[in-house]
Amino acid sequence: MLLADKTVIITGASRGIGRAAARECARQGARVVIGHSGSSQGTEAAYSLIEEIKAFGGRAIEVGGDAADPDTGDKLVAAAVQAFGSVDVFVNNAGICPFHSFLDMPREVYLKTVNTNLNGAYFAVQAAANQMKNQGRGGAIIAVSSISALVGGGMQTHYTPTKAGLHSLMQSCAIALGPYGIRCNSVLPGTIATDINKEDLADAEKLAYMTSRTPLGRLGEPDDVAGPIVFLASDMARYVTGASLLVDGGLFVNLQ
Ligand SMILES: NC(=O)C1=CN([C@@H]2O[C@H](COP(=O)(O)OP(=O)(O)OC[C@H]3O[C@@H](n4cnc5c(N)ncnc54)[C@H](O)[C@@H]3O)[C@@H](O)[C@H]2O)C=CC1
Ligand SMILES: C[C@H](O)[C@@H]1OC(=O)[C@H](O)[C@@H]1O
Repeated sequence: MLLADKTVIITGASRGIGRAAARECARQGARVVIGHSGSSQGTEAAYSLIEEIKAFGGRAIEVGGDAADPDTGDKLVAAAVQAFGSVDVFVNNAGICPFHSFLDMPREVYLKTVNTNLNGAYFAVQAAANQMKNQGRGGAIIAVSSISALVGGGMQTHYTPTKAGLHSLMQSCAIALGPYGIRCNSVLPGTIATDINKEDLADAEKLAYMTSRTPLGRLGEPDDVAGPIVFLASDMARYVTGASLLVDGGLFVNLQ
């Protein structure tokens, strides 16, 4: 098992990519902290994931908290230490993408997106890194960034900068935290069918277009991203830091 004896915190783990990653980390032997929004839906989904994980002999707890709140990272770390005694891996995954045009972008939509995807993440990464530093045995931090860190989206002018920001945060943290043996990397998913894009991809033409642009011939599924996250979390990636891994079925390189 790739993550035996490691404690992994994953934000936004009640559904989608975070849920798949949490399940796979537990399958690989990790004790998992399921971060979720704290809504009744999120709490219910987190408990159902705990049951799934328990069913195959894994261990998990849930912690509710708004990813935009700078205190949520501290809360997640404290819960992990109380339940499992350590934090070895932190996966920053929670995010939103309310598609909207640029010229009339409401300030509150812009600010909510940046606070949820990037500002809260900064402080959560800081909280996890301080715990790992104090433990004195290194660790791994992974940001779920996006192919959108590298390319734009006309309806995502508030979103793509947050994903570029996370990508850049991992690069800078790789330098800041390397001396403590803490590795920092990002995964850059392409188009993965989840709730975040359900409405957008309900447009049959858009769905067909995105699928046709993907060399592997299909959109991604949350489980497609879980493996790369586990790899970067594991000691198999012990000399990998400051890196980013596209998980996009070839979408990015498909110019023509
Ligand atoms: N689905 C896709 O095509 C891609 C997704 N991503 C990123 O992957 C991450 C996960 O998204 P998906 O699984 O696709 O979507 P999703 O909508 O299924 O999952 C998002 C998760 O974030 C949580 N979340 C949202 N706002 C929150 C808040 N304020 N506080 C706490 N939790 C909050 C949700 O509860 C949910 O668990 C996001 O950061 C997204 O930007 C990146 C590239 C592509
Ligand atoms: C939500 C979008 O479908 C998705 O999010 C990303 O980060 C990808 O670039 C896609 O645009």
